Amino acid sequence: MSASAAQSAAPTSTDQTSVNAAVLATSTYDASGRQPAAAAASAAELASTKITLLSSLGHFPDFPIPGIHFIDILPLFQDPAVHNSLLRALELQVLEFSEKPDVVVGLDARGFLFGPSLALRLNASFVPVRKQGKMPGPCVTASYEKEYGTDFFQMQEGSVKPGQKVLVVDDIIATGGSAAAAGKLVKQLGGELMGYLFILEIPVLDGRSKLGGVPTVTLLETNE
Ligand SMILES: O=P(O)(O)OC[C@H]1O[C@H](OP(=O)(O)OP(=O)(O)O)[C@H](O)[C@@H]1O
Ligand SMILES: Nc1ncnc2[nH]cnc12
Repeated sequence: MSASAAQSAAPTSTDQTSVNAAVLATSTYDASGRQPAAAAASAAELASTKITLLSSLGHFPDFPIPGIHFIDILPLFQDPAVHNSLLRALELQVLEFSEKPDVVVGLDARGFLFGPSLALRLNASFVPVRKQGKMPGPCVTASYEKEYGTDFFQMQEGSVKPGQKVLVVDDIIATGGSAAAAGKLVKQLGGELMGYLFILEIPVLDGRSKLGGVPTVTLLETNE
């Protein structure tokens, strides 16, 4: 299934497990159309990885301001085995897009925790989007609103070349404001925004609606 198809079907975590099974098995269905054991085993491994990842997340009510239920992804990086599973699972999720990225763009700051490692696995460049005032030289700037405040993002001019296929990655899509601003900057630099990839989605906040129909894939979801 292409990422755009996956998006229009608005898959749940469980649906995405089947999507991944389908992706893994695309070229390996047998004559009767049954899924071979190896692909089924990979799908089962991915499903079990998702359970491990979900159970590793931290939950903090009323942080950073009252009324926000903050989900902490930092524990995913404390155990090397969990960290490795996360990167493997993200690499598999990239197969849902119909093309391979030339550039992985990661968002300040939590997109920097896994964006470069994922880019290396994909043999793609890594380029940061940073909060305003952190990078030298000419930059393009976009303002945005997120779940708990307003901010400004920047990218260095020339960091993405016109026509390069760009995958924007971040830890969490909540309201979608941060991701939408990053996509706007990529397009301003002439990049072809091929998709968004997130570790975690909070579907109740409907962040996808801000992403203009760009193919969007998330590994995990929670409505807490
Ligand atoms: O979908 P949204 O409502 O825009 O929220 C999601 C963004 O909020 C968090 O970043 P934050 O700005 O808190 O920065 P940090 O990574 O530096 O903590 C998170 O890492 C996403 O980038
Ligand atoms: N609820 C949340 N938890 C963690 N990071 C976030 N970024 C935006 N909303 C968030």
